[in-house]
Amino acid sequence: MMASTRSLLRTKSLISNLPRFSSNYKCLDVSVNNDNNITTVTLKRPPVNSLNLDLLSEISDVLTDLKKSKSPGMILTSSSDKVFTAGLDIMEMHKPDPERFKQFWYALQDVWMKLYGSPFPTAAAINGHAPAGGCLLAMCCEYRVMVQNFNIGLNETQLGIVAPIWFIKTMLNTISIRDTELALTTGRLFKTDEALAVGLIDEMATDKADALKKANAFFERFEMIPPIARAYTKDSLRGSDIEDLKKNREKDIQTTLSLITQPKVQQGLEFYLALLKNKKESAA
Ligand SMILES: CCCCCCCCCCC/C=C/C(=O)SCCNC(=O)CCNC(=O)[C@H](O)C(C)(C)COP(=O)(O)OP(=O)(O)OC[C@H]1O[C@@H](n2cnc3c(N)ncnc32)[C@H](O)[C@@H]1OP(=O)(O)O
Repeated sequence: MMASTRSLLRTKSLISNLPRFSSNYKCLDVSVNNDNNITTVTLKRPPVNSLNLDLLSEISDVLTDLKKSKSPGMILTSSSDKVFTAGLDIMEMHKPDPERFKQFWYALQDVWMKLYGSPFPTAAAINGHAPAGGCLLAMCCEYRVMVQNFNIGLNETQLGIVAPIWFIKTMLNTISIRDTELALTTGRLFKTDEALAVGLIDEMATDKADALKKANAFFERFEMIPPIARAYTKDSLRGSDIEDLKKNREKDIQTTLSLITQPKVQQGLEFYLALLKNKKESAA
């Protein structure tokens, strides 16, 4: 195809598919890059972008909008200069109200299914720490660029909890079985350079601007690839994991609720919360 025809087709598809985003997001900034029509979704829930029901619901909504508008791609990043996201909001798991917890877990499942299974390409510009649920969101994306000197990993065992099977499958889709087992059983948080060495991230960046530049460059790889062929291929690789959760969704919610409310697990969470608070006090 001639370059001029390609650019005309691209411009036409940009005009007809311009995504329309709700301006009502409280915990997200959503912007579309005029040069390539890639949407950047910025997590904005200070202080640490912990994933509570509100934030998860907004992420779920934006993913629906992007799919409907046939977006050519999305970058996920953070407004904080040191935390991508601190993972699930521990307050949603500490002494939870059962009905609220079910909604929270359902929203998390929704986000995972939509992000891991999105037909459009996705990249994470990880500009801060990404423990547990933060690592999960990053691994759901197809490409990860991470700013140096931060931590990423599924550290759930450090909190006395267990990463659900669909978290584990997401890591298995990213790094080797051996590295996944070692990382999960020890609750390992990888420094940026260690994450690169093991393949948990794809590129390192010096700062957020560099991470966004590299993440944007990732989408150039798809300029000559028909989106339908891309989407089917991704579905062939990831679809069965998503089907497994769809089939077991209710059971997953019930099991998680009954495990999280066990007194030993609650004690573990309390202890971990106290450690987080003490860290601040001893630093002051
Ligand atoms: C056999 C048992 C089976 C149990 C099965 C249950 C299955 C459930 C599975 C659940 C899977 C869970 C996934 C998760 O994501 S759990 C969350 C894990 N997250 C973490 O471990 C990160 C904790 N946070 C940190 O390490 C640091 O905060 C961080 C490095 C991210 C940033 O450090 P910084 O110094 O910048 O900030 P502070 O530590 O001072 O934090 C600022 C305030 O934010 C609060 N905070 C931090 N993280 C969280 C969080 N995840 N949820 C809620 N609140 C959080 C922190 O306490 C500070 O609050 P205050 O300002 O009030 O002191």
